[in-house]
Amino acid sequence: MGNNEHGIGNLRLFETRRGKGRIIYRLFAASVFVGILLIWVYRASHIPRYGEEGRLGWFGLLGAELWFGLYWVLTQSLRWNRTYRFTFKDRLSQRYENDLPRIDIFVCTADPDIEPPMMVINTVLSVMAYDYPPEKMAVYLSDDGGSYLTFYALLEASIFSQHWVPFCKKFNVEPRSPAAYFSSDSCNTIKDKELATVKKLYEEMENRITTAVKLGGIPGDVDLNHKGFSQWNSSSSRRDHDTILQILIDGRDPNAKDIEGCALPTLVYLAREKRPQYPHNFKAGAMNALIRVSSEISNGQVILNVDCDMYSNNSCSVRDALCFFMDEEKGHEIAYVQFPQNYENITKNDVYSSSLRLISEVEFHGLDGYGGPLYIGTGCFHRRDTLCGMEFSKENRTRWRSENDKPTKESADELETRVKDLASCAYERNTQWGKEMGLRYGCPVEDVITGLSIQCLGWKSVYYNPTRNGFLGVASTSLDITLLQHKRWSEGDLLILLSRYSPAWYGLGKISPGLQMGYCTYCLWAPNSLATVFYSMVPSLYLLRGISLFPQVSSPWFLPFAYVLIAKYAYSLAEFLWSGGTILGWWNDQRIWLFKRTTSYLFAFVDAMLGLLGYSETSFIVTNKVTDPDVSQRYEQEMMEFRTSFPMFTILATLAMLNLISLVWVTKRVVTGSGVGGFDSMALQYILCGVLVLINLPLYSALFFRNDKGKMPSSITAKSVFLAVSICTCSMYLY
Ligand SMILES: O=c1ccn([C@@H]2O[C@H](COP(=O)(O)OP(=O)(O)O[C@H]3O[C@H](CO)[C@@H](O)[C@H](O)[C@H]3O)[C@@H](O)[C@H]2O)c(=O)[nH]1
Ligand SMILES: [Mn+2]
Repeated sequence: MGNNEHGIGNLRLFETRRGKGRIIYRLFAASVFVGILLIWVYRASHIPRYGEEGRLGWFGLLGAELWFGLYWVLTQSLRWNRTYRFTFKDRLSQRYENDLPRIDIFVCTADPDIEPPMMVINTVLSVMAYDYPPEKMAVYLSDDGGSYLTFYALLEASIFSQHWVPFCKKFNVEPRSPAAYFSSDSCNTIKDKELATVKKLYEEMENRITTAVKLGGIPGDVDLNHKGFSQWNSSSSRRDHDTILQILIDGRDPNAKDIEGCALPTLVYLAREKRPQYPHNFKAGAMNALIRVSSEISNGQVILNVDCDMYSNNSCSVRDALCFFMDEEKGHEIAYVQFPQNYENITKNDVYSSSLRLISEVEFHGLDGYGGPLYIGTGCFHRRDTLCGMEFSKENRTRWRSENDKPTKESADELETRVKDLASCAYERNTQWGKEMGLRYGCPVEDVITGLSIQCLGWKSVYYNPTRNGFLGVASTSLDITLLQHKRWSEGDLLILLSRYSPAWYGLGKISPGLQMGYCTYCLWAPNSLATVFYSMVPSLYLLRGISLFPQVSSPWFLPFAYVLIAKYAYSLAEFLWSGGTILGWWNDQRIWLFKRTTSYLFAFVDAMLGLLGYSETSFIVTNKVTDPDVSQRYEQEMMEFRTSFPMFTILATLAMLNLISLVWVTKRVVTGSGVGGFDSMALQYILCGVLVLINLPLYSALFFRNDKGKMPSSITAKSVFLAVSICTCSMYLY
């Protein structure tokens, strides 16, 4: 336990503990590394002579094993030095309750069809109800969808918040997203007529909003009275409209009170200007507009950023984050506090491995030991100054202010008109926005590159993973969406490695070597695909031809292979179980590991290369957060969803078929005694092929046995069978 406490009066606001069992882990890792070295030695010293069979495959395996070994070394940085943080919120209130800084909360949404307005306002309501002085909070909704339905929903939410916020505070409700709360069990513990009232109000609001969404227009005349609606005209469209800025609740207004007469947080709607001829830079552009607009309205010193599906699940998170920033000893070094991304809709065995369990329970704790986690876009508290590009300096300590330092006497209308310009397309021309200021442009993972550039300016970050999750989002519920999302991430991360901000070169001397390695594990996701595709294909094809690429079982060289594989996978299972997963969940995770590497990462790699050559542009495909009822039912039953003729599925199915053909063919020959060049020398290859078939089982059932709508489309079945048979035949007879 860190002994950081220097007696009463100077107690730290947070505590840092090192992970347990580090020595044992390091010894274990060293032994695995010895095994890896021996594998390399074996590969290098047993290369088939020129003209001998298998020479080409051998070189390929040498390359793949060098890659996997080196990559494994990189991943050690995520495990070597795990660090855990704990906060003391009572000390924070004792010392600073009256001087708490202002905080601005940014919620981003981009598309009312795949991010339903009801979901968006639930997130907004959850953050409005934080346990924090409301007069020091401002919530901003950035709507890149420029949708008046979303605006209408927010307007409704602003009215409902007058009931919801005091209700939450009175009954200490958790979580504070109304939808999540009303469907949780904790809701039944309050037997009060206030619950019934607020629930009824919520349902009425939900009804009005969903009807409006269904009709594609706002019903009745009631709210059309609001001046905000006048900003939409017949010529505005999602990609082409003027800035729409509405202060729905003005914290300065003495009449902006909840039903108990207490103040409400400021609430602002912003749809920044969009014009077809101006690149809008996706979420990064939206965030930068928000940073500027909010600086004139509330200018909170701390900024929390959440995606529209990530509601606050813990009303104390703001105070938790401030325990880091306001800590007298270390606080001045910390640029951002990142919470894990957790999800509310994860099934028991997590078929798509969308919980990112190892990342949040292991890897980010590892990064925290070396200077802090990546910024991952949501559930992250920033210092405003660092987001705007301020460099770290020891002398420069933030003076936390509890008042708005830019108080203005303007009316909300005047303020809106004046500030609107900050969200216009032309504003950023010839400025440092997107380069040295704000979130960085030109990268599909604007978050990671921005976090890295902040850390390179000398700042630290902190990973805070409390027992009660700080934020809960919506995990994707079908395979294509998962693979697409990972394509964006891995492509973006690779582009960072190759960019000016490369953690490998630019980061040299700016961030710790451990953190450089940590970043590289993510940046190298995409190139991982090459070694994986090779390994999951070539040994099986050689097996088919009866050519051995691995040591015989009776040879001593077999031992390092066996040790590394068993040790690595046994450890990975143990780690998964410690992190709260199930055995089947681990198995599913291995499958998704393979699927991502052979498709998402491969596509990402190719696209990144094409991009460098100037053939493709960065894009940001927003993740769909709506699920059809029948898809959702299969998701609950943990059945993989194929359904569409998604190009990545062809690769998955072809690889699966190829391994199945090899396995069946070879098994048949072994059984009929027609020999495959001595089983002793083929054992490892046979096992590898067998494991690949086992892990692909859900694919075979989707290809051939399933009858539901989630099965593989027959076009893909036909294509993949044809491809696999052709590849097998060619490799057997032609080469
Ligand atoms: O042009 C855009 C595109 C997206 N978004 C918002 O960005 C957020 C993230 O988009 P989503 O499609 O949900 O992507 P994810 O892959 O789930 O997001 C993760 O990865 C992204 C980077 O790839 C980060 O921006 C996110 O914060 C992080 O949660 C959502 O709230 C969107 O509404 C915008 O505001 N404008
Ligand atoms: Mn998302």
